[in-house]
Amino acid sequence: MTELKIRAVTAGYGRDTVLDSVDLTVTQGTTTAVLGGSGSGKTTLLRIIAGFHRPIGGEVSVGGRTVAGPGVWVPPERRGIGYVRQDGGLFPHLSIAGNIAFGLPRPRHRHRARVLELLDLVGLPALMADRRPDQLSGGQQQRVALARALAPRPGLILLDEPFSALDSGLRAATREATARALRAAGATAVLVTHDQGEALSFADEVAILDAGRFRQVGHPTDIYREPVDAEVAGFLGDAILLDGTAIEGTVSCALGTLPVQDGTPDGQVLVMVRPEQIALTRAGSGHLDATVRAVSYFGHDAVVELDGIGGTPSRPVVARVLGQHAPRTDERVGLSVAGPVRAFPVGPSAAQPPTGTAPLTETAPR
Ligand SMILES: Nc1ncnc2c1ncn2[C@@H]1O[C@H](COP(=O)(O)OP(=O)(O)OP(=O)(O)O)[C@@H](O)[C@H]1O
Repeated sequence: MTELKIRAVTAGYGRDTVLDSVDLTVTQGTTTAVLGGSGSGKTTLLRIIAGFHRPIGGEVSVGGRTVAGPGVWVPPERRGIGYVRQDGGLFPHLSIAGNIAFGLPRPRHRHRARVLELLDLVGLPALMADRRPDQLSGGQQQRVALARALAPRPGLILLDEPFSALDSGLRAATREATARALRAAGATAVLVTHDQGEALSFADEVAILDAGRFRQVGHPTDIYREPVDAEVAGFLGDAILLDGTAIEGTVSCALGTLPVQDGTPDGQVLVMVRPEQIALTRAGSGHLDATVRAVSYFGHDAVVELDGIGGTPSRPVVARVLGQHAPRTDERVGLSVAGPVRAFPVGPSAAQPPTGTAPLTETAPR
């Protein structure tokens, strides 16, 4: 399998620029998830890599070979790239075996062993080889689509929101089976998704695409814990944002005085706390007390809305706790924050100033 390199790629439709000089490297044998909202250009990026859309400028290389660039254009069928679409796109008139062997040299019936090997790789039983796509569940069809893309041993696999049409249980199982199959095949892959949990759990690296540019690229834990700014923090999960003042390794805010991440300059900051950094205990035993205003119980965890923090009126803050530790509405509880917290400088000296009118709390969809 091969390395993907994208350098200064600009692309659009008519006069509209969708990608503005983007760079991305996907190391051989790893998976990168491109995370972005609707219309951010995720599919356009995949279409450029696959050769279905021509960029205005820049260069794409796969395994050291330039496939798009100044004076160079390799057609899709000669790029050695596999593509898995959102709907799987299986051929309804072919058997599962026929679908998987579709991209292999003829005669296709010679490829039985490879078909069985691929069914095993994606976690499907051999007896499915002779079924038709409409005799499989949606998740099984997506696994067949992956097997078909892997069959010719492509240098690179592109996955365009392949789990989004599946219900949540099937989505998790299909995602895990896909990640396992890609690892077993040693595949280099790019997944595009608008689902932050999917991006963080599936990929070796996450690249956040917004308004035609990559805002941050990094290991999932690094970008979750150390987003470059408040907006990126919100892309990756729920984030509580509080005005604060940083002084010598601590920050004072509505949640008290907290240790702050190394490298935070002294001065006015926007403090970011993830809801799961807040621990709830008996009233009087935490750092501060707070009142429970609402509890959303999900079984495995619960989202708890708190106010009256430190005994003073305050706007609500959201904590996420284990379901078994969910408090009751109107209960007074103790509250502690597991630090260090992240803080973004604000004001004229900030390298990347967040807005001065940032809300006290900001939550991204669960
Ligand atoms: N064939 C096209 N002609 C004109 N504009 C297009 C075309 N395809 C996409 N666009 C526009 O380009 C922008 C980026 O589209 P793209 O499909 O790449 O986004 P996306 O991030 O994949 O979105 P989604 O998550 O909703 O699928 C959008 O504004 C879209 O309307």
